[in-house]
Amino acid sequence: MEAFPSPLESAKFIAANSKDVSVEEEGARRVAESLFDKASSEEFGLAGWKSLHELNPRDAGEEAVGWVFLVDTLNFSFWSEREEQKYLVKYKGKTYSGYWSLCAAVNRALDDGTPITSASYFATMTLDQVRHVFRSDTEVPIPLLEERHRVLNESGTVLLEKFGGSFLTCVKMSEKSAQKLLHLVLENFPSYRDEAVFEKKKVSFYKRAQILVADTWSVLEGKGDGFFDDISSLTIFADYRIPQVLVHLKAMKYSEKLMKKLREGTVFQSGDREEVEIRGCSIWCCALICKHLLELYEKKGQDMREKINAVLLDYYLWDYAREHRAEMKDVPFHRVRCIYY
Ligand SMILES: Nc1nc2c(c(CN[C@H]3C=C[C@H](O)[C@@H]3O)cn2[C@@H]2O[C@H](COP(=O)(O)O)[C@@H](O)[C@H]2O)c(=O)[nH]1
Repeated sequence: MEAFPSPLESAKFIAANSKDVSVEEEGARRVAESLFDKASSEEFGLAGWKSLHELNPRDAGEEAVGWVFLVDTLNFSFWSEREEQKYLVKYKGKTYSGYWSLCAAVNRALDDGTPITSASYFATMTLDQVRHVFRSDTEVPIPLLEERHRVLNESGTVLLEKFGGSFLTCVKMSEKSAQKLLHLVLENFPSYRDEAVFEKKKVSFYKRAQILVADTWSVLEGKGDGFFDDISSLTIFADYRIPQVLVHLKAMKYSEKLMKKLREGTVFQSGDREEVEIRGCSIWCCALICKHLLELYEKKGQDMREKINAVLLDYYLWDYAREHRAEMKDVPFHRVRCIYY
């Protein structure tokens, strides 16, 4: 079996053999057409990572890269069993939910003088210290607290032992290749190995590893050590929001049987056939949307390969899902408790 299968190849194989999830070619084409004008706007571009999100770092130095590594090490499983009982974090007068509650808790700790982004700190954090840093402003604690403690200690220890405590050192070793950085992360940080077996084949999604490379590219503003010439080789990040928005936009479809399970709030296990099909088809569907978008621009004589890639499409769709929560309430998201997304 391949050491690290390609997420794009995996997605193609899963989509070709999927039973309960289908990629709707016509729907993908329509989504590409609807994004045509947006794709060349500011909000679709790399600068949006900072300008649209007040909790993301403003600067592009070693500290900011360390912030990205810490956050993406913990960037998983924020969904709550009951919508009205959620983990929430108040920060600078605003209340944050989901992924943004993680960022708010990290920034709250830094403001309190806790060096949470420093490897020598999180490598040896105790469970109680993790509980305190990520404390909730509701009765609902952050999901998977013990797992977060474990991955923090594990990742911090590796960062200290192999990269002098600095993720920027790891980035520099990738010599401006997104794929090399992806493989350095997979080889050294076990919690990022987001894989499954489908039809007896090892497949991969590498959601947190790929978003770590993407967020590193974004925080470095695509310049200097973050000037990845192969950034468009990354796929979208198979979380639990992108599938929801793709079904909402009719670019992807679930069987009635699967829809029923999702509506009942079934909790799947990481690696279950339905979960693998949802995640693999999402990656493949977005690869098609990117392809159609580039073709539409090509027909107009514009080569947009520098401006349109799966990373920017993902960021756009993820933000869209956040902003259209109400319209999307009839499309359930799939529930898995795991450290991968
Ligand atoms: N595919 C994809 N999944 C993403 C992100 C992000 C955060 N990135 C933002 C930060 C800077 C950029 O500008 C991005 O806007 C978090 N997640 C995943 O979503 C889920 C949380 O969802 P909710 O419960 O609604 O907050 C959870 O699985 C988390 O891992 C993304 O970008 N793409």
